[in-house]
Amino acid sequence: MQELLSGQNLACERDDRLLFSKLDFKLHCGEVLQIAGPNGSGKTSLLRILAGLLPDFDGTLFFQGKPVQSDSDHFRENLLFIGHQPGIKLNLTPEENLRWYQSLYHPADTDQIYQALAQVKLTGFEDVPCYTLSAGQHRRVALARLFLHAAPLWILDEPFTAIDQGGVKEIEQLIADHAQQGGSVILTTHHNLSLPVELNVIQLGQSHQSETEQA
Ligand SMILES: Nc1ncnc2c1ncn2[C@@H]1O[C@H](COP(=O)(O)OP(=O)(O)OP(=O)(O)O)[C@@H](O)[C@H]1O
Repeated sequence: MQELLSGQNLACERDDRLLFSKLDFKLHCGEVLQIAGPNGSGKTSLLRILAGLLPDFDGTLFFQGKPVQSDSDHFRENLLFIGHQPGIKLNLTPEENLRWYQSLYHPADTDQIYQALAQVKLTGFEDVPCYTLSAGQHRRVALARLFLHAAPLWILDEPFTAIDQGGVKEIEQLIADHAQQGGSVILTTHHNLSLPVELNVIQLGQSHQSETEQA
């Protein structure tokens, strides 16, 4: 399988504390990679580095074999990042939030947005302000982006936060489907993943060194 994203000799220090160092990994098309570790071990920091959102690190990232900086626009177009916070505007409706998001990549399409909201079980909530929705529904609005931008690389920080059991199973299936169709997923979660595809793990928080292993 083709290599999608890799990191060489990655290291990150925050507040004079070394979170990880000498971190090497390779992510191929069709693979799922979990960043695991206790609270404060650097999972979100690493995800933000991988998504190009945290520039303060050492080491090199490669996308499709080329340094990410050599074509950062191409990298961003091929990436879908959903952060720890849902990243939605509470004064806007789910439809308006997704219309703004979709128009970053191509003209917004109301039918597609309604279908995406139906996929995350938000039919009937399309046009109410997001401040009237629950925490789990906020997360679902964020996750609806997965249906609106066909990026091969998904980077998801705690995608199951506030999601009910049925929703967790559906998101796991979505992740597995994406991998089986040749996409790749990097995620953090404190939830025990149950995926019908191979899961690789980077374990952080072990004497400042990190390793990739197979779950
Ligand atoms: N914006 C920031 N500025 C300075 N230090 C930060 C910032 N965000 C996080 N840190 C520090 O970096 C360390 C790692 O934080 P990070 O959020 O990456 O951990 P995590 O493994 O994702 O934790 P959790 O499981 O609690 O979400 C923490 O000690 C934290 O204090």
